[in-house]
Amino acid sequence: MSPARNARDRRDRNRRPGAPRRTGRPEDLVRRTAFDVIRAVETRDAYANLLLPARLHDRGITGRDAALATELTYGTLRGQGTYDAILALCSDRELRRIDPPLLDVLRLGCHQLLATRIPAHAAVATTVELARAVVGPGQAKFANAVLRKVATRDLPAWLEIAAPADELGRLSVSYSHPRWIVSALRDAVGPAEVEDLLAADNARPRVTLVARPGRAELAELVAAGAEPAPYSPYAALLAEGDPAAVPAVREGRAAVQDEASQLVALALAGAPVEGADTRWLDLCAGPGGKAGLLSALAAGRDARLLGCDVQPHRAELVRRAVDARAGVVVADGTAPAWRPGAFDRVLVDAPCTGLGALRRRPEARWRRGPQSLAELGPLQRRLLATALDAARPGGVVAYVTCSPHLAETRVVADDALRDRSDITALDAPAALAAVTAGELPPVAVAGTPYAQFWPHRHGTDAMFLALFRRTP
Ligand SMILES: C[S@@+](CC[C@H](N)C(=O)[O-])C[C@H]1O[C@@H](n2cnc3c(N)ncnc32)[C@H](O)[C@@H]1O
Repeated sequence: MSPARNARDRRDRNRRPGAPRRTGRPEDLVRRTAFDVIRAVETRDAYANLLLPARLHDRGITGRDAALATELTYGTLRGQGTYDAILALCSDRELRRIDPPLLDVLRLGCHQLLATRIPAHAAVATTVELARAVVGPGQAKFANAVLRKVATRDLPAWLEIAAPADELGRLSVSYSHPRWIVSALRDAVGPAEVEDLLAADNARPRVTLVARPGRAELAELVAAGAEPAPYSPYAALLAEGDPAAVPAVREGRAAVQDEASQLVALALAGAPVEGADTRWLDLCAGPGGKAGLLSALAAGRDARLLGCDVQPHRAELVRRAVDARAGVVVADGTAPAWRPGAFDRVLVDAPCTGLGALRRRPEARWRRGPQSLAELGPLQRRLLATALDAARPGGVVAYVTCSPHLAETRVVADDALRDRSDITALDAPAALAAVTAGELPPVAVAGTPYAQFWPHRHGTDAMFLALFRRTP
């Protein structure tokens, strides 16, 4: 054994387990940072999109190194299902018998080998080094053996071997989505488009900004390097860079907000109501994306938005997002303090599985199982019922989810229509067309009055919208 290796192994033995190795090579810190975030996502239920920027900042990682850390973190989390199927073929140990931190290191190695331009020898060497640092020299040998096998084929060749023959299994492994999600998405979008949808879920979305009306101009965002987005008159797309570098975003006059999220709020605000139109409610407002837009629109029309959220810290985020005239309360939306019929427009953006935002939250697909639908269903129905009660006769209610799953979209809306005689459904695609700047690709849910956005069709999150009017 070389003296250098001897000395390194001695250091390894003396080092506190888990402490970052300080080799002085920036790429080691980049990989270590990606690994730390991936571990935190798994062990602490952390959100990668919140934790990663904080770690990059703390560790002084910027520029190309920050871009690499982001690619490695998001790519590994996103590709986990594919990489596990490949690792299972390359390891003589069952995956469930591999130390979880080591398994994360191997996934990170797989991503570098199969989905980046990092040369194979560098990907293996740096990943083995990472394994040595986080799980010790013994395990590093195992990592080396596994990754050398992974390096013998490229991704398409591995998929030929690793993907099961049945269609659901093939899609699940090839596009790294759990089977139950593939099945649900296929039910919602149909077999002809499901593969495009799964591919779109794996593409990194551009950052979409909203210029809050009356507080910022679209032109300001364009001047800061964004380009106008195709559908929402208030949206601009940022090619790259930190949104916080845009002055209007820093000042809270603009914000990051998906375009479909903007459009469903605009459709609610644009639906015609007769008579008074001054009291608006956002029943599930945190963290305040739609409330920020609605309150700005309300202020321009002499109306006032009340934002409500059951979680105090999320209500606080709403407070920071809304116009000064808006009110914010911490309250359980299923047991409201306001009198029935108190509002002219009501939004219920219900808690849901979030299957419509897999592009932005790569880890979300591994976090929930199909049982979460059973937990969320009753809450979604109660919140929609409160929202409908809160609207006055003639008032409008939008039921929105960031999910296309039929059980939390169409079925919830259909149940409300079946159970109540005091509501009618409005034509949601027509309401969207009325507030859209450009030509919107089809959003209609066949045979229903509802609308569904899709990442592969619209380049947005998969947001669902049902619009109702209270009848006397
Ligand atoms: C999908 S998020 C809303 C997103 C928000 N409309 C936006 O655009 O930023 C759902 C929100 O509902 C809140 N929530 C969950 N149960 C609730 C309840 N019983 N009453 C009120 N809010 C609730 C959650 O805390 C969460 O902030």
